[in-house]
Amino acid sequence: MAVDTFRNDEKSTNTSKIATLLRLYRYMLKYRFKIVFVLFIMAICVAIALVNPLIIEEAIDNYIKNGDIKGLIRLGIFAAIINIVMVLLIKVRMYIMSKISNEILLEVRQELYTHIQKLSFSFFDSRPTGKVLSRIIGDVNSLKDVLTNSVTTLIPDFITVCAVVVIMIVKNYKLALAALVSLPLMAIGIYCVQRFSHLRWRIFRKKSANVNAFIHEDLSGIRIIQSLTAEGETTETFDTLLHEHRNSFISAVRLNDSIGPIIDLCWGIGTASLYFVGIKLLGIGPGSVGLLVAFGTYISMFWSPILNLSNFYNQLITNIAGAERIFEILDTPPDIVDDSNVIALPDVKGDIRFDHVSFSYDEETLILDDVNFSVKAGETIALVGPTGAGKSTIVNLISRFYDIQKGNIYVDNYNLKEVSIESLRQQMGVMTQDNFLFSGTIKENIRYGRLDATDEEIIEAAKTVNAHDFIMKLEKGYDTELKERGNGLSIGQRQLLAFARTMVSKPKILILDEATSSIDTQTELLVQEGIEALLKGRTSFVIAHRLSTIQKADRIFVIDNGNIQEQGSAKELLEKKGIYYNLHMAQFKNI
Ligand SMILES: Nc1ncnc2c1ncn2[C@@H]1O[C@H](COP(=O)(O)OP(=O)(O)OP(=O)(O)O)[C@@H](O)[C@H]1O
Repeated sequence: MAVDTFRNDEKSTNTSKIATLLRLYRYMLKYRFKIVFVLFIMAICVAIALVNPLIIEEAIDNYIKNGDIKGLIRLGIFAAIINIVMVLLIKVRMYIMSKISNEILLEVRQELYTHIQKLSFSFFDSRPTGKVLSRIIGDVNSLKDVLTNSVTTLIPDFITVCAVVVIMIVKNYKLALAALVSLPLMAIGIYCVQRFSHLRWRIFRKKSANVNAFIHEDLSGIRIIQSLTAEGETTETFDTLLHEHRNSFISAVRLNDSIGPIIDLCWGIGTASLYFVGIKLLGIGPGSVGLLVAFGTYISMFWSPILNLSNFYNQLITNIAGAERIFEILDTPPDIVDDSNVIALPDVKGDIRFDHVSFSYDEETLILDDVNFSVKAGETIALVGPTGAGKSTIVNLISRFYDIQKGNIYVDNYNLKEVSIESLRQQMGVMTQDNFLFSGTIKENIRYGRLDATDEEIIEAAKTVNAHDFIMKLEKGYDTELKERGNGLSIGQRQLLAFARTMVSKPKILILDEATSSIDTQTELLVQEGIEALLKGRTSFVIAHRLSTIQKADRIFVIDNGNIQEQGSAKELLEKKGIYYNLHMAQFKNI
């Protein structure tokens, strides 16, 4: 299965455009009263617009013909007033609609964000962050015009078109038929264009997502890129992606742009046909020139909304791809969910048991094969083994970041599947090498561990892990604002803050996955004391490649080939002269 990266396009799911549209329109239901008000305003505007040609006809065929200047002025004042009202009403309509569509975008974006937060690790494993971002930002934005124009264009223009046709037929059905003779041509033209246009816009959205994914990955790794002086390669890749993006846009737009000329052509044919039929065939003369002028205006009033409708249709097929991508994420169920009858995990002591656990990420390659072990509350277990052996996988399963295919995992005899995920994770502290810090103050970052922690508890936690001293040396101490990801602090300092964050959460079960690997020896000595305090009274799993950091573990599990190959204290394992002994010798012979 191809891995989703910025190099390849996302897969599309085939959903019906109508169903997507209806689902989108469901968000409008909440605003139905405001929308009805907007439609009422628009009906007044349409009525005024429809009256205008009648005023012109009246002015020419009646007042001008009979030389009634006073009547003409009265008619002019009336026309001016109703048209000013129309302009004001259009402003009100635009304001209300833009408010409604912005509120809907907010709602969709919130829904999407909340849903994404619930999605499991496997969702994020399978797609780049940039592509997810592109859905939350770009795709949601693309809905704005569809929502607004559905009310301001679709409904009123459709009504206008119908009303104009009725008026024309009532006034003179022969002229009406002549004016509308080119309609079938238009229908065929638009049908042909839309068939391909939607596909092309879909491709465009995917290419945009690729560009986003690349930019996100590139900026996240900018330090590595610069240190490897790989700017040239990344610029080249970026150029390629930009070209693909541009070409997909041009290809889609070129097709869309052909709709305008089709409408213009039909409009021209209709107008020519109207005058030809009116003057040549029906012999309309100077006596009823007003009728012909009114028809000329009606024909504009017919084709102009048709042009709007076709633009709207264009917009719809352009942006419906965005809606599809949003709903696809909303319809992705989280893999890891609570069963219906779960209970909240009560405060645990911290016993852990793996009972015949087998696990695979992709249902094909078995990563853990029938793993069995029991850990007593308060024990510190070190996991060692070659890279890719499955150490992180084991600890991820304890937090239930993935579900196992076979066997059971118990915490204090509670099967993980029978307790709520939230209550489980609340009692766990997980620290990885990537100790992500958020924008905000140091205090806020530590409090992330437990939102109701007091300032005193935060300081206490920082003191325990030896972070307090360096924090106090910063200009604003605990109120120092951190940059994104904690940039501006040393790696060791970031890890100390992450330790404090975990400390404040008072977890019953602690997982340190490579947590100390990038701390230099001096800092490591500093945090060692803190870590020991952190481990005290807690069941802990420590993964560290450097064997020196795990000597104090109660037991060491040597993981290899999907299972625990050896276990015991460091001393026992050395005496055994097995895998651990070899790992130990390999590391220490160079020292
Ligand atoms: N999210 C994932 N999706 C698919 N396969 C994965 C995923 N994470 C890890 N693997 C695979 O599972 C195996 C075990 O990985 P794991 O991260 O548990 O190893 P590890 O022992 O912790 O390695 P290291 O010491 O290098 O961190 C590896 O073959 C790895 O490629």
